[in-house]
Amino acid sequence: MTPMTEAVTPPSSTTLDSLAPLLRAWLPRQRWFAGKGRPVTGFTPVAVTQLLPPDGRLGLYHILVRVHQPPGPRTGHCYQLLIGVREALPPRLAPALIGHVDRGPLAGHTAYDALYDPRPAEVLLEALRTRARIGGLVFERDPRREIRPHLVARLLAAEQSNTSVVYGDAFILKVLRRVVPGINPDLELPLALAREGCPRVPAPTAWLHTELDGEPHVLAVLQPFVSGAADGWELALRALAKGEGFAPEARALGRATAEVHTALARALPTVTLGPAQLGPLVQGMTERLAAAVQAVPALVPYEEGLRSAYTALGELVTQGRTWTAQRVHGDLHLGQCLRAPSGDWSLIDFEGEPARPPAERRMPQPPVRDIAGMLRSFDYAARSASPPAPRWAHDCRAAYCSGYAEVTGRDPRTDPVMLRAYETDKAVYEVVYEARHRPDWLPVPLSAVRRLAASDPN
Ligand SMILES: Nc1ncnc2c1ncn2[C@@H]1O[C@H](COP(=O)(O)OP(=O)(O)O)[C@@H](O)[C@H]1O
Ligand SMILES: O=P(O)(O)O[C@H]1O[C@H](CO)[C@@H](O[C@H]2O[C@H](CO)[C@@H](O)[C@H](O)[C@H]2O)[C@H](O)[C@H]1O
Repeated sequence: MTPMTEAVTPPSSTTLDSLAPLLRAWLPRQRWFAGKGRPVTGFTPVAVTQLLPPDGRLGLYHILVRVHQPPGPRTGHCYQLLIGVREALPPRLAPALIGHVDRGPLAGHTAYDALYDPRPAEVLLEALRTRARIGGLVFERDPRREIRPHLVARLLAAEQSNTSVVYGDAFILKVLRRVVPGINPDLELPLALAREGCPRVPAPTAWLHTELDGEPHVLAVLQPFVSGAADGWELALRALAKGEGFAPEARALGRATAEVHTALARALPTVTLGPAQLGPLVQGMTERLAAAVQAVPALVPYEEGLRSAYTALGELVTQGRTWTAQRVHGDLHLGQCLRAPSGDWSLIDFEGEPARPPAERRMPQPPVRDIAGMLRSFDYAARSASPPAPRWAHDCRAAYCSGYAEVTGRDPRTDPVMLRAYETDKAVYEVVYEARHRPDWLPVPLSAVRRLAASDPN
């Protein structure tokens, strides 16, 4: 492996300048790009680190860049890019093409998303393995965990909010795309769960971070790859296609969720939520609904019915009801659950909902929030089946809640008002998410919105 080389600090605006016109067109087309729908007006380099010098065959740059999109934040969101440059792009890398550079020091090269390319991806693993420091990039590894050298990289086909690379079916590296300051729950919570000995979450092996403006920023996390696993979403759709039930799996998922919640409550502080905290919680839900109605007019006829879920919760708060809050997953759905060939379930992706402010994602919350996420997911699967299978979702719901109660002694259905409020909040989030990212899917959460507005979870 070619050793890592020069780090370009302070940020090299020349490298970025030559790429800027290409990135302006390419970025908005990426699934992980959060600012869809608004034009990109400019870039500010935050850090440009050369990981491989362009030697004709291949050059590699790690780039942190602020992307300006008025009327977004003045400084723009910060994105992480791994940009490869080659004189000619081999056909196998065509899907990674960003464009042909016609100016600056990289003129004559083709720029592409380097995570599609095994060799640059292997450079990252090697840096983690050897705990390298390159410019401001800190490649950290848990010293108790080994990484074998020369594992072969492949990009994971399922492009989601971030980009993941699998190494020799042994590890998976999640490269975060939108980078935010502060402690990242996607590293924090799996580390806490590993300390608790919770087997339901793959323990982080290594991670990449940097410091910007005096604040830590997590850039990537490496964890063991659950080989041969199928995710809950695939399994649910498969069961639906065969006309089979999913209740035993739903029950196991309820147990797995409860085990994770129990371990998180042991590992990190829990708090009692009284009126001072619940008031803003209800207000947040109400405000998100108002913003969603503005963004997606199809919600207008249901606004009042949906709001009644939050009013009902507000009434319980006024009567003095309190809830225990703890750290939770924050964006739990079937796609975040992996079943190993052994039948054991793991939960992944503790980043929280990508659209929520980072500080909010790390706040203790009622655990029913995650449960609502999973119940929404059973409904998603059932509604996207042909024909839709509401009974299937109903059975999963019952089995999941029973599984959860077997471990914790608390059946989430005994807290119907909070559960409905969170299911409503999630369905509203999903409407906005689908409108933005997958408009064809919009009817799925909208069908739930119709039912939730009429106080009927099924
Ligand atoms: N430890 C793992 N073992 C096997 N596959 C995994 C693992 N972690 C993630 N994956 C796969 O990678 C996909 C994306 O991971 P995820 O953490 O959900 O990223 P994103 O934030 O981009 O959605 C998952 O849907 C799953 O298929
Ligand atoms: O996995 P991510 O963190 O990227 O989560 C986002 O994308 C999800 C879709 O991939 C989205 O989940 C919604 O669709 C799922 C089916 O594809 C369904 O199982 C979930 O219940 C539903 O919420 C998720 O909301 C979003 O944050």
